[in-house]
Amino acid sequence: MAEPILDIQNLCKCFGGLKATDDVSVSLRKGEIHALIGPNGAGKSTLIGQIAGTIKHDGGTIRFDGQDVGQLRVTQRAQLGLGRTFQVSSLMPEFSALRNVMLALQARQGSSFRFWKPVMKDAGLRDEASAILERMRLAERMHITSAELSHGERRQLEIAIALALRSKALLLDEPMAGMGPEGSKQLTGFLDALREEVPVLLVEHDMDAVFALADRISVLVYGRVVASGTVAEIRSNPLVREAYLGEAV
Ligand SMILES: Nc1ncnc2c1ncn2[C@@H]1O[C@H](COP(=O)(O)OP(=O)(O)OP(=O)(O)O)[C@@H](O)[C@H]1O
Repeated sequence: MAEPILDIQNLCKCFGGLKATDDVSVSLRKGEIHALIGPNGAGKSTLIGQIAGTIKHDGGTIRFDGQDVGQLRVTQRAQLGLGRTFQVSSLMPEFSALRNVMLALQARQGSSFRFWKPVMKDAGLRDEASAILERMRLAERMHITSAELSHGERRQLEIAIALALRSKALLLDEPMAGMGPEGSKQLTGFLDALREEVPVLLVEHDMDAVFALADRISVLVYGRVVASGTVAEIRSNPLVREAYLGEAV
């Protein structure tokens, strides 16, 4: 089996006396969606934060694309291709969808030598950004500011930006949050189609989405991975049903 693109071993994080991440080992392989589920406060966002680099881990290792990235800053990890979208959107609200994606493309290419060229006048960037937006079904909305996009469209735009940055893996923290059933279904379709290009570590409470998308699921409870397996294995695990899934199965 190929080496995972992301390999977390024995990760630990305490907040005072609270073990928010307790000896967690998880991996993400190319071409897969690995879902992290668990009750509120289980440590899912804390784990994602440590992988992205916004939260410093106390122990363990974080390897990405064959490299130990545990001591690298957020931006350095992002430059290596570790993409993240946030529970709270990080888009530039006053800029159009097109400009947001063009800025991401420019950032990827390194902006220093093109600093004096206005981004919107760069035809090459514009064509590439348009193609990405078309893929994310946002072509007709590309001139709308991201503040005016619907909630679901903003999520699509965040993924478009991750594609523009050529992310090699994506950390998605509750992408379905705040979406209606139609929006969730649509985003599920987008992520499904993307998995071969960008593997995803997905934190999500929407079990329909998780069961539809996940190649593997890991269940966190009180900072520990209590079970890991395929959708069928997790659905039929009595411990998981009792601890978390309840009526969802
Ligand atoms: N900065 C912090 N300082 C102290 N405690 C924190 C901090 N961040 C998180 N925690 C605690 O760590 C635990 C894990 O929180 P975390 O937000 O990672 O859980 P979660 O599984 O993502 O929850 P949810 O599903 O509600 O988003 C919780 O008990 C939380 O209160």
